Amino acid sequence: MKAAIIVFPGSNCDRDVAVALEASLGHRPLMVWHRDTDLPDLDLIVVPGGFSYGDYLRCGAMAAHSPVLREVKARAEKGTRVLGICNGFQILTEAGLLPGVLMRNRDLRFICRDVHLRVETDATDFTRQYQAGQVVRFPIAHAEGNFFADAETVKAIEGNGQVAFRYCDADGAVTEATNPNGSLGNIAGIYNPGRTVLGLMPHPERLAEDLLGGSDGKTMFDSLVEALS
Ligand SMILES: NC(=O)CC[C@H](N)C(=O)O
Repeated sequence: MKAAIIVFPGSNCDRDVAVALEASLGHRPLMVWHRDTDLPDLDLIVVPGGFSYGDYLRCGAMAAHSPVLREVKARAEKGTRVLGICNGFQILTEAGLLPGVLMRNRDLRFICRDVHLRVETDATDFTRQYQAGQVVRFPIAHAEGNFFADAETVKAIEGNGQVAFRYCDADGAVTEATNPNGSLGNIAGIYNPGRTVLGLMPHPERLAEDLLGGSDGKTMFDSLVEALS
């Protein structure tokens, strides 16, 4: 599997993803600076978390118009798998690669803690080594993770099976009490209709080895390597 990680001024999870991906892949992924538009042949592009261009205007708004994003969009349209984590998810929605928006958290605070997530489907390249309904633990660290979309879009997302993860409790129950940021339907991550693009607010790369306190995130990288190698 040939993988690249996009690096913006202000990205701060790019190296974490590189380490997590390398552990599953066996070699270091390519790091691509935001000005580069000449991408090699790739199976996976990761848009990592952080604060691209200082998150000025709105999280992800400027990165969505960066030179490299034009190329990421073109590759996504051809079917290259794209994974956007946290700020990466915000960038993908701003770029129109995923529906909806990420608004400020319900309580207007930055939230940094572990959450439980329910894996909604295992029929994707990102989740094939999980089981549908499985509860996993990933960290969140964001100020703008409150997923919102108009009623018609939500209906389409739900109807097409585009919900990837929902915030839940340790037993998988999805309630208002398990919703950290006010997201509609407790949505923590979504796919495009073809399930070739995934955006999620929680960070799989931050719990990708037992030394870090958990390895639920590693399964996502293992799934991708298995699917795309
Ligand atoms: N960890 C991140 O990627 C943070 C994303 C964004 N800067 C926010 O605070 O919402």
